[in-house]
Amino acid sequence: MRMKLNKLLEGIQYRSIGPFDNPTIKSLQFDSRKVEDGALFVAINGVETDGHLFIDKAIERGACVVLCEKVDKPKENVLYIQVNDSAQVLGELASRFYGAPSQKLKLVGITGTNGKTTTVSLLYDLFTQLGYTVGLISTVENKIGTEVIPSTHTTPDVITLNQLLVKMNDAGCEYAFMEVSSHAVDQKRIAGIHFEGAVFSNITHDHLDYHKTFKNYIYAKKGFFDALPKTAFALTNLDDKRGEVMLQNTAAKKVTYALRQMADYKAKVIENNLTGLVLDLDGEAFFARLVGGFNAYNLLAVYGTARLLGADKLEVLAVMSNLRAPEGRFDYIQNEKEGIVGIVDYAHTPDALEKVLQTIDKLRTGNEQIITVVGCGGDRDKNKRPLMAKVACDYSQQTLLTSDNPRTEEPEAILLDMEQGVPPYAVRKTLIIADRRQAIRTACRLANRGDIVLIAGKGHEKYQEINGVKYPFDDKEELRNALNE
Ligand SMILES: CC(=O)N[C@H]1[C@@H](OP(=O)(O)OP(=O)(O)OC[C@H]2O[C@@H](n3ccc(=O)[nH]c3=O)[C@H](O)[C@@H]2O)O[C@H](CO)[C@@H](O)[C@@H]1O[C@H](C)C(=O)N[C@@H](C)C(=O)N[C@H](CCC(=O)O)C(=O)O
Ligand SMILES: Nc1ncnc2c1ncn2[C@@H]1O[C@H](COP(=O)(O)OP(=O)(O)OP(=O)(O)O)[C@@H](O)[C@H]1O
Ligand SMILES: N[C@H](CCC[C@H](N)C(=O)O)C(=O)O
Ligand SMILES: [Mg+2]
Repeated sequence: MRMKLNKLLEGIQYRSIGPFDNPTIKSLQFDSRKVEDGALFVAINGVETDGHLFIDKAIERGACVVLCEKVDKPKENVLYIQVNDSAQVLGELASRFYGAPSQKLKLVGITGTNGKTTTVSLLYDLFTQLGYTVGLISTVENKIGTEVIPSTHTTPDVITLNQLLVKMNDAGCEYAFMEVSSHAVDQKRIAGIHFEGAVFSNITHDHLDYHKTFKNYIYAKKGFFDALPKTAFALTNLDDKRGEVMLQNTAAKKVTYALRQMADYKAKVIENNLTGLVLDLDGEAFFARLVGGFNAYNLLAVYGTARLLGADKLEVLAVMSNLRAPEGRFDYIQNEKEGIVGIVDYAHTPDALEKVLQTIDKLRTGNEQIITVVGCGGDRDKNKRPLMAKVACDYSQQTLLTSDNPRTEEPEAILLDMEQGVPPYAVRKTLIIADRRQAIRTACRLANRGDIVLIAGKGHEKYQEINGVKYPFDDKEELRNALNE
């Protein structure tokens, strides 16, 4: 792919400094370390550092144009394109450079604290089984039809995103479903992307390390809806306190779903057990293999999206009935011999943990114990640590606080933060074991016939990240081994 600079900049407000000899741009790049000859380098002021500091490095590596917000000491013979918001402009240029791939398929984005991966992967499976070629962009994996591409972020940077969409176009994808994280909205990773629809699941405590206040976090998510075109639909969960706020300033068609009040798409939970959910969904009796009342919301979001995309009601319900949750979401292992149930779940927020523990609590029929193993990630929201510990203690007969991905933090320091949330009455039933493998083993040793062991926080992850190194670690495998010991 290549494009003349004047064509790339059509409609963009800018000031040029240096010789405008209209070069051919061979690539777009925002990381100086990856610049190749003929690239247009975009300097972005980031969270850790400022891309403007690496302009000279990018030029040394062959960048022929620099797009930036400020030009301190322009070099002779270098062309600088000065704009107000380089991340936003990068998004617009990326779309143009890659041939507007988001406009060549129907792309729906899901935002919300919890339920994004579940919803997009259900939508991917649903539309695939309805006979379409589908794309998926998610925390767990990206998919181009059936080809799997590992994912590094919940929402990739805008260049990677456009490249994935081009692959989807080439593979003949008619639909694509993607997660839109609040970081991505804030950092303009979706700038210039055309959405057919947007879905809001919920907003509860998370990521305050990044957004600082809950209000900023809400506004980041709302930014996704504010930018939608009027041809799009905006589907929101009315039962969430902030569901309506998301739609306030959108030009898109406003559509709602709810369990607890009137909405365009409505459902009622009739039964909720370990085999699944029985719902009244849009007036039809419906059985789903997904466990947990919170999944009724994910199913409603899937159903509403499918209907808004024009799929037939009964066909949708028939396929949805056979869908399963993605890996690491209420994944359970039954140890028949000992009669113990082990559950692995990606709950890594106070709300998700509470929803999963409420679900497990409802499944108890007698004196079974709930034994929870949980940790919190390092270099992430510290405020959620005591809250998660408290939720774990409130619902469990035994709690084992342990490490998640410590990243660059000391595991003991993270555990100290968590301990602040252990209520006085729960101190005696709480163990602190920093080694996650040992914590899982201990939990299984403590379990008696009928007990339920929950391993929360890492779900599908196949590693534990410690000081920049990802060591192989799989909760499900660890749990299976521990249960069989
Ligand atoms: C805090 C955060 O979100 N950071 C993301 C952000 O980095 P940044 O722009 O702030 O980068 P920076 O290090 O400050 O550098 C600023 C600029 O200088 C450039 N640079 C830097 C060094 C250099 O030598 N040369 C150079 O040109 C960088 O390329 C960048 O353009 O933009 C990068 C490119 O898109 C991301 O890879 C990076 O994700 C980091 C690795 C990360 O861990 N992000 C997590 C928190 C995240 O994004 N999570 C969300 C939500 C998860 C969920 O709830 O599901 C996600 O979407 O995954
Ligand atoms: N609608 C929901 N409401 C509350 N909790 C949910 C909901 N759906 C799933 N969960 C819980 O949240 C966990 C994470 O779910 P999921 O991976 O679908 O969310 P996500 O929004 O993609 O998370 P991430 O921000 O990490 O990408 C699940 O394992 C489950 O415990
Ligand atoms: N997408 C989430 C993942 C958290 C998963 C948990 N295992 C952790 O490492 O904190 C985040 O970036 O906050
Ligand atoms: Mg996700």
